[in-house]
Formats: sequence, C-alpha cells, structure tokens
Amino acid sequence: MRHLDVVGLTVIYGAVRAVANMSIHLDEGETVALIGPNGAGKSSLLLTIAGVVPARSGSIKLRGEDIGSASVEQRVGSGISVVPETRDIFAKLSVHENLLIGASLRRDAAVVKTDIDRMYSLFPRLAERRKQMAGFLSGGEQQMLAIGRALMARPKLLMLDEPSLGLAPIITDKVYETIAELKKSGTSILLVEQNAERAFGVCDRAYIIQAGRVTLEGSPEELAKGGLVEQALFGRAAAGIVRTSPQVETAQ
Ligand SMILES: Nc1ncnc2c1ncn2[C@@H]1O[C@H](COP(=O)(O)OP(=O)(O)OP(=O)(O)O)[C@@H](O)[C@H]1O
Repeated sequence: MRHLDVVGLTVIYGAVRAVANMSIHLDEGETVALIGPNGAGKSSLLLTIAGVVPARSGSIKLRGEDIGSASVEQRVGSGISVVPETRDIFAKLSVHENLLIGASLRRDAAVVKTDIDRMYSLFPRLAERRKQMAGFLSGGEQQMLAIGRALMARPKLLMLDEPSLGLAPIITDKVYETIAELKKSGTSILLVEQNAERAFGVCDRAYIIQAGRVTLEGSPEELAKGGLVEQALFGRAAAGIVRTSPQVETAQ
C-alpha cells in the first residue's frame, strides 16, 4: 500500500526555488533514501511533508488522504515524525524530559512509560544519562536522543535528515543499526543522506536529488550499476543531461 505520495511539489523561499515540481512516493514499510549535495532541496522536502514549511504548489497524500493543509500537530497525529538536521532537542531539559515531550500528543500514559523503557534499551547510553541536561550530551548522544524523541510519537513514517552528520564513524554505525532495527519493525522511513554508500546499506529505493529535482530513481542495486550515482552527482547530471526512468524528471 502507498504510504506517502508527493506529487508536483514546489517550495519557494523568496527568490529561491528549493523544490521544483518534485514527485516522490513511499510504500508502507519501505525505506527510501533522498541523496544529493548541499542545497539540493532535501531538507525543504522533508520539512514540507512535516508541515513546517509551506508548499507553493503540489500535493502530499498520506495513505491516500490529502494532508496538504493539515497542521504540524495533525501530521504528527497521523503518524509523521521528523528528526531535523538541527536535531532540535531541548538543551536545558533532561534526557528523560526530552523523551516525554516526544510523547506529548499521546494520551496513553501507561504505554508511554513502556516506550520510554524501550528507548532506554534501544539506546543504553541515554539510560545512563537520563537525568543529564541534553545540552551536555555528545553529538552522537544528541542524535540518539533526537531519534528517540521522534520515536516516542510512535511514528508510522519516520523522516531522518542526515542522521550521521558530524558523527564519528562508530557512532554513525550505531545510528544506522537503529535505522535497520526500525525498518525491521515495519516503520516506513524517509532518509536524507549525502553519503550514498551509507544510505544504500539500509534503503530499498533511493532518489537522487539535484537542484530541487529528482534526477534518478532506483534500488541500490540498480543505482550502483555502472556508477550511475557518481555520474549523476559529479558528472553529466551537473550539465543537466542525465536521463532516467520515465516517471523521473530530468535535470534542467
Ligand atoms: N529558510 C530558508 N530561507 C531561504 N532559503 C532557504 C531556506 N532554507 C533553505 N533555503 C535554500 O533552499 C535551497 C535548498 O535548501 P535545503 O536545505 O532544502 O537543501 P538540502 O539538500 O537539504 O541541503 P543541506 O544538506 O545543505 O541541508 C538552498 O538554496 C538553500 O539555501
């Protein structure tokens, strides 16, 4: 079943067209990566799906229902959670309080407690630091807390914006192990990454995004063939001549 359908989405900031008539989709339980260089429009796409940034045009459907005019809270209530690139944790609150805030829209207090315990078993480091102010955590711990906080909303669709940004390789491994665990549990995942190799290790399908457009789409196996990704990111796509499958746009 189709979980998310984004069709013809355009996002504009002043004179900048960050997302240009972009269409992507995600099936139930699928892990889909958005790969592209800085400034390609990946974060804008995620934030627009989350309802934080408005779309200029296009539609966003969640399980067939148009959520284009829904508030951020309504989208969280419909099962969408985002871990932004900025991580957005509350630095002056404790680890435990940050996790509780992630569940603030939920009404099932008893299950929330069980979920917090689940977060602590998923991230033992957070359990050790549950009383510590989040601002004092390391970058990796803050990323785990940001993911844990998003998971506390029990998302059906989790969007992660460059979860490995600025992290040591060993911590990145841990973050990716967690993503693999979430994938096994059936959560649909939309993952923004600049590192194609990392993303390919976990995703079912990927879109290559450049200058606000999808320039390639396929499974990791398809995209890895013949250096298509490198070609798109560093080669001919830069000149706007990479041609892809029919539903995928061509860079202009
Ligand atoms: N709030 C904003 N106001 C004005 N321009 C913005 C804003 N946010 C993003 N942009 C611009 O929109 C374009 C797309 O940015 P976006 O952050 O979505 O790209 P990205 O692919 O996520 O890149 P990065 O990995 O650097 O975050 C860029 O040109 C960026 O400078």
